[in-house]
Amino acid sequence: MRDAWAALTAHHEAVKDRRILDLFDDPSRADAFTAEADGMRLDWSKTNIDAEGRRLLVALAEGAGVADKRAAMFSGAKINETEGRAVLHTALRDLAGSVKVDGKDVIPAIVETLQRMEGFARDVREGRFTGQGGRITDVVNIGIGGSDLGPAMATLALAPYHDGPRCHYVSNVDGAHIADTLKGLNPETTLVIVASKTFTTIETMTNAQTARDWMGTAVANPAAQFAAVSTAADKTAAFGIDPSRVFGFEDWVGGRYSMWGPIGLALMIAVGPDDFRAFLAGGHAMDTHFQTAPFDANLPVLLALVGLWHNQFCGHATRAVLPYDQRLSRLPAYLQQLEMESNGKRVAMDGSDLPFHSGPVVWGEPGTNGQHAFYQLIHQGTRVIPCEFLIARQGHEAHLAHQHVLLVSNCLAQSEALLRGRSLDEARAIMAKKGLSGAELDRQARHRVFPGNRPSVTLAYDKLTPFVLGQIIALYEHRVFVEGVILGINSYDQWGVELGKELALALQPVLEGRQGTEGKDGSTAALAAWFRG
Ligand SMILES: O=P(O)(O)OC[C@H]1O[C@H](O)[C@H](O)[C@@H](O)[C@@H]1O
Repeated sequence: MRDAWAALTAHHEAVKDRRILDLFDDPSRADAFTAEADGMRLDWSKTNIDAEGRRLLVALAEGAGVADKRAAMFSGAKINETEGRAVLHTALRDLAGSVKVDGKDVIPAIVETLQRMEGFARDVREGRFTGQGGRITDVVNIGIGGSDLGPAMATLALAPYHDGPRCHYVSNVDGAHIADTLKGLNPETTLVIVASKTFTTIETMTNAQTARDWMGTAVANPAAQFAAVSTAADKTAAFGIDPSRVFGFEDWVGGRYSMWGPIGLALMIAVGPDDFRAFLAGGHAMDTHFQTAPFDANLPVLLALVGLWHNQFCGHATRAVLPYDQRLSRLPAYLQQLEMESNGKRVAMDGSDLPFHSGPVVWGEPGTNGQHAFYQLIHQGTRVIPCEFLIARQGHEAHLAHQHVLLVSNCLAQSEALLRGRSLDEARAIMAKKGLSGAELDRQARHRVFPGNRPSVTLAYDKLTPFVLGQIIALYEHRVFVEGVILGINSYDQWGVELGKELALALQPVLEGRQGTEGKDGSTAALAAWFRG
């Protein structure tokens, strides 16, 4: 592993000044650096990775034991060592499989819960489960982090399949979020789902209480219009939610990996059980590909290796996720949790300091919107930002096919522009045509130079169906896994979120004036005093 790392560092040093465009002198470049899995295509040819780089990166993955760790994860071994837990979100979509944790096959319980969810979702969608004022018109999912971002992102992504009641997602403890959401809803026909793995998260429990109070002003039995999704059955009972509307899961499903199970209930009610199963099938297809394809044709492995190449070897600290798919507008936010909470660590699994940087900053917005906002910096700023484009061959709006052509041409044009750039000579020729000359021509031309040679990958698929969405999400999950294994970190804990939570709890009595600011730093004390007025 150390040898592979050193070899890659040397290789990067040797090729770093080369133009990526020159690699296309080889006419087989695009084919050789495109991989495919069940109709999903990953073009990673617009990177500065050549055949030797690919060989070394694959050797890095092999040396890091990715294959063994992958087998361990899928088999139910407790690879989340700091929490002593298995990592088995893949079991949620392996409905015909068999996976044991502590000697017990977990699949039968997964299938049973899925069927209960389906029964409930059908009852809501078909009007057998009603509110106290009639058929359910609106579902409000209260959850945060992994109990919000996945289903919220997917509900938007699958809008063309949404034929159930309206779905709303409330996450922020800022009262504005729940107030704005509930405004205009009828409590008599609203179902509230409290989604929390732990059922202790302060934002979720506070919003759940607010929703119950709101409902209590209009209906005799507010708890009857609540459902819960959690690993903590005792706490859902204490909140007063009938066990028939509680859908449980196990601690081996991490919050940010949980949308495939009960946390996906609101999504299932929105699109229906059949489309939810198609989503699971897409995820499972990617699992099978990940487990069986050779590393140099394995989408999650390749995406991870490209990520490591850019972050750890080229030193690019961020990566932009740019879906040319308006319905994936929440994908970057979803991936921020998936990737940054998983791989934003500073110590290795054994507690030693990491000798290199961990995961990159992930950010992005859908195209073409981003083009009119931050692409300026991507094209001409001084930092290089590797870009990840996502594009469907087909939209759902057949009557707007001409708009889809525009969308695709913009997506392809951006990666082309990043690759190719525009030289000073080309810029000078443009300025000369406009009639400029001398020093003014030079000055104006320099502003119009694009350095190019900026790397990107393109993930291309036929159409954003439930199956394809499942493939995309599972692809990114496994990418995180592979990067984490190679970095030697635990991708499945999140201790970094704890300190802020503890300090917020301690500050509450200070802000309420029940406690003084002793022991606080000067800035925090002054801000607390400002708040108290
Ligand atoms: O589902 P919950 O237990 O309410 O947790 C919600 C979220 O909060 C935590 O702080 C974690 O950082 C997230 O990983 C988690 O998804």
